[in-house]
Amino acid sequence: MKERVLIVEDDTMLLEFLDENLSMNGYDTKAFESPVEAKEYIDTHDVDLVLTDVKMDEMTGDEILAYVTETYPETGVIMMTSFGNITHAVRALQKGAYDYITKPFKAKEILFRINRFFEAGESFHNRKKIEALAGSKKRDQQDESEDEGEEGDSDEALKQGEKRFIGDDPQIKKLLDILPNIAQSNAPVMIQGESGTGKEVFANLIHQNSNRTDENYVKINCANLPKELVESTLFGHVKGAFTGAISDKKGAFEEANNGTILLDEITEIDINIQAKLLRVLQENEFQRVGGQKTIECDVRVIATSNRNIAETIADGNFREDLYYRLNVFPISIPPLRERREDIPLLVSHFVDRYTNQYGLDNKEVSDELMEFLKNKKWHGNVRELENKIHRGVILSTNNDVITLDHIEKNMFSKVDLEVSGEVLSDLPLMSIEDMELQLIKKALEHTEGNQKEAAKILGITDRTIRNKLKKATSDSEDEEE
Ligand SMILES: Nc1ncnc2c1ncn2[C@@H]1O[C@H](COP(=O)(O)OP(=O)(O)OP(=O)(O)O)[C@@H](O)[C@H]1O
Repeated sequence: MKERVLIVEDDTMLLEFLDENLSMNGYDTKAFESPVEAKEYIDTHDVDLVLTDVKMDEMTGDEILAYVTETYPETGVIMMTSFGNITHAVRALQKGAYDYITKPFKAKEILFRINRFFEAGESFHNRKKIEALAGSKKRDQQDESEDEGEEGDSDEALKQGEKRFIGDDPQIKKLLDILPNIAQSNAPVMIQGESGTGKEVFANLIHQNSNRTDENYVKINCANLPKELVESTLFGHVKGAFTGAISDKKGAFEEANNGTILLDEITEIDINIQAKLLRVLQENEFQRVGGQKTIECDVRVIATSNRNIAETIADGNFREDLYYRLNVFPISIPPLRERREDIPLLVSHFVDRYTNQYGLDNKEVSDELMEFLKNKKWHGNVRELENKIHRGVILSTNNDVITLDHIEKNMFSKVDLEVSGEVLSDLPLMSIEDMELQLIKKALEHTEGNQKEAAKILGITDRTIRNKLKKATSDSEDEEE
């Protein structure tokens, strides 16, 4: 029987995209624009997994999550959150969501999460059981701490994570030594390092240790922003500046006034907008999109990048003058494979964090697993290590020791593919050619067989369509022989 996935999303385009993609990948899907109708459907049909948007008018994704986890604990929930709302996403996990994904996302990313849910199968239900048990323990602890006027332990754990930068490596120690000086200055900071090395954690520490800590801290992920929205997101707009600008709106720089702004993946900002950014850094002023008035601001800028900046400048995609302006405190965070001696420290930190989060007794890591972790390539850096330990804690349900088996059985059931440094785990077993063919067929269905129209939709030539169809037919004939 096919696995049943219900999708709730009020953006019709995204809803259709998910519906088609998931059914193409073998899931039995049901798609709803209206969360209320989705809820009615859940009450009358069996559903294995709910994929829900967070922000909807009739009912929020959080309400759906609460309803499903209460009423149908066997059903999993994956939340689709908007960018920059990581705290909300973590809360959703604590409230029983199986996973979350940040928009915008690629088909392979959502498929990876859905496949992982179904592969985890029993482990997910075990985790639910742990959480039910932990819930009472946690509530007891929370009651105690509330009596003492403290915050609940899950919030505390969250903050702890953000307040510490684990590492004993000489390069990390050096960074931590200069952190107070950097934090106390008002100068811009540029943090470089591969994805998952902890750039955002370090940026958070700078803000938290600065004298702006009680002011706003606005985080913008420049890579996730649609190109046409970058300028107005950063600088705001006036009513009528463009279609959809129905009222005046403040941008991130105004929101962050007197505080700090984090520009994650700064090299992704369009070169034309970089000039405006340079002006803010030099003169502390800017204009809203479509506006005449000059607005003054006092904002500390922290930027991050996981690209090779010299190459980006040489390619003409990043302004050299902006780079020098930002690079007052150049910080470079080493990849995990260059500081392997920190792995045991990080492992123990994450085991503590997640056993605490689920209210479990502490666990150890087997020697074999530790050896494996110490020798892995870690293209995903600390983030990848953290995810593996998080899963290990959950999947070693009744054990005091997390073993390689706990992690391997559930995490590496299919091969990890390493493509130009990126690890693509558990991809659906479909080749790119098959994927293309499915898309072509879909487009042809849509255009009732008109190849020219289908080619237009796909942005390829009709000749390419014909070639691909011809190749597919001859391949399948070869197979039959
Ligand atoms: N030194 C560290 N100590 C504790 N946790 C860390 C450390 N470095 C990274 N992490 C954890 O690893 C994860 C990834 O870190 P972070 O988001 O800061 O990486 P990043 O370099 O900003 O990644 P990206 O470039 O993909 O945005 C987070 O969950 C963070 O808590």
